[in-house]
Amino acid sequence: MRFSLLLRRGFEFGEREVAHWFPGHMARGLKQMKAKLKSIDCIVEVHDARIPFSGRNPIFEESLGIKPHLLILNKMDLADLTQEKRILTKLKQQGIGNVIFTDCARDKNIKQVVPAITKLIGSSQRFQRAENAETCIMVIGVPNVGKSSLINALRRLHLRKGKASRVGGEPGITRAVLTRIQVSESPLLYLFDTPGVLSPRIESVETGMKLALCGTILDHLVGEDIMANYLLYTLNQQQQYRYVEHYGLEEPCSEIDTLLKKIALKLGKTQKVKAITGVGDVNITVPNYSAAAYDFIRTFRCGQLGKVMMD
Ligand SMILES: Nc1nc2c(ncn2[C@@H]2O[C@H](COP(=O)(O)OP(=O)(O)OP(=O)(O)O)[C@@H](O)[C@H]2O)c(=O)[nH]1
Repeated sequence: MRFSLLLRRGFEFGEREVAHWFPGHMARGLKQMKAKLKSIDCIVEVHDARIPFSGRNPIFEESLGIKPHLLILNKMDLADLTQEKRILTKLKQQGIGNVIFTDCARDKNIKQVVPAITKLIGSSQRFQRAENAETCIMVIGVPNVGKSSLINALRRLHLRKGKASRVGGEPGITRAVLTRIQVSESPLLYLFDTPGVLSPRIESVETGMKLALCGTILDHLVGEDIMANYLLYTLNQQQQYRYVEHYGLEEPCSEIDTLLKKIALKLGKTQKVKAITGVGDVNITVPNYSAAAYDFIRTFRCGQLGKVMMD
């Protein structure tokens, strides 16, 4: 594709506050998890592969980090993994050596999970649980990263069983109190599903924006307009121009209003508004920017605008 695009130097976040981006039940989750820790042999942390470093909760490491730990970077189908080596090296430097990329929607790499858990537990001391034949794991992570989908994928694979955990497109679906679910017969493996929901760590507005684009924070709390703007900025920075083809544009653009106007017109998302003029009121048709922003974000989340790596 040949074109001239003026890339933005940086992204202007304005005076945004990130403190209120989580529902209250998440703060309670950690307390319940800590109470269950005694009966857990291994912690399986699920996170979004597009943000391997952003948004994971550090309190988790401080409070639950004494147990063997496996990091599942899920939604690999949506992530640009050409930099996999860099990611693994950096995670290792942070002390995270056990990492598996998965796609729970298509059962990719799910086979590696139980053997990795067994190996991890085998090489660790099982403090109070040495006499127990069964293994208990806890699946944790920030909202909407695919914890329930992982549990269901494990059950499909090892038990040929259907869904035990509800899967949802919005963050915060899994709220029920701790449930014990069998995931494998041999080795005998159980897991605790909820309340493994942790509030993500948002150290900056930019991290918040990444988390929101990955569907971890409810859109309306952040604002779809700025999310769409940040998405365009990210896609352009990464030279990921699938949106041009998807929306039938002539070339990439760096201005969000220009893009949203084109999307709105393309999709027929317009609205009539009354304009007061010197000669009386007239109805004019204007692009529905919100509807266009919503479509842009949703299309990105389905993977139709290409794979990205936001960290
Ligand atoms: N593309 C893709 N989508 C996935 C994958 N895994 C899960 N999803 C989708 O991501 C959304 C969230 O999945 P859940 O399994 O409900 O996530 P969760 O972490 O249990 O969510 P909470 O209950 O909110 O904490 C759903 O729409 C799933 O279909 C994956 O590997 N790839």
